[in-house]
Amino acid sequence: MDVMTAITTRRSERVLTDPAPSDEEFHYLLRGAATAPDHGRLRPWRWILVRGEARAALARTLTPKAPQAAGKGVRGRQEPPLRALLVFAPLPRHRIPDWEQLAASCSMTHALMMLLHARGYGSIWRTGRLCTSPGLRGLLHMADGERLLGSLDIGTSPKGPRQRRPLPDVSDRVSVLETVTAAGAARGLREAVGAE
Ligand SMILES: Cc1cc2nc3c(=O)[nH]c(=O)nc-3n(C[C@H](O)[C@H](O)[C@H](O)COP(=O)(O)O)c2cc1C
Repeated sequence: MDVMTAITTRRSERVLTDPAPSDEEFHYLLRGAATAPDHGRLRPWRWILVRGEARAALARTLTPKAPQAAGKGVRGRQEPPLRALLVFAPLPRHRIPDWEQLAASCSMTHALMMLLHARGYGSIWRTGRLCTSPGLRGLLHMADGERLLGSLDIGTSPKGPRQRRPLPDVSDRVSVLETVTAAGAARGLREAVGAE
């Protein structure tokens, strides 16, 4: 599969069943994903893998009052076999600003989704209440300064990958800087310094 095909056939899969990658396979794929652009090679993130019964503990923490059916999570949804929780752990007061560390973490996550897709697994990045629940911070023993960016839910789409609609035209999101003449550049400089 060429890279364009791989990228354009990946979908966020909302129904996920077994199989999901084993811990070993997840580690293997993460080694690949960790090669995503990362200014300073800081790897300011960590993953917490949640499977089996531990998924119920997660769901209970998120919705303590809701009755929980076996294998069901929030709003009675079927739990995916693997929930990989993404913890952003930026290095504080580092020369690489926080936003660049966040950008590196998101790049790594997209690379991981692509690698999962290439192996036939489906995934979806879920956020919402996961990211704001104080109870979950406690359950996961998150340190001050760490931030939960959500869950990458992983498994297999029972009907295969969902079809993608034709790709929208995004050319209006691109502009070209016109050639700057020497006179124009000088005028811009005068305006920038407030000269007459
Ligand atoms: C940071 C982030 C958070 C997301 N959170 C959710 C979510 O909470 N619930 C959800 O259904 N989808 C979530 N998604 C998935 C998007 O809804 C999905 O990528 C979008 O609808 C495009 O669909 P596609 O990935 O199949 O192209 C999230 C995606 C990203 C990047």
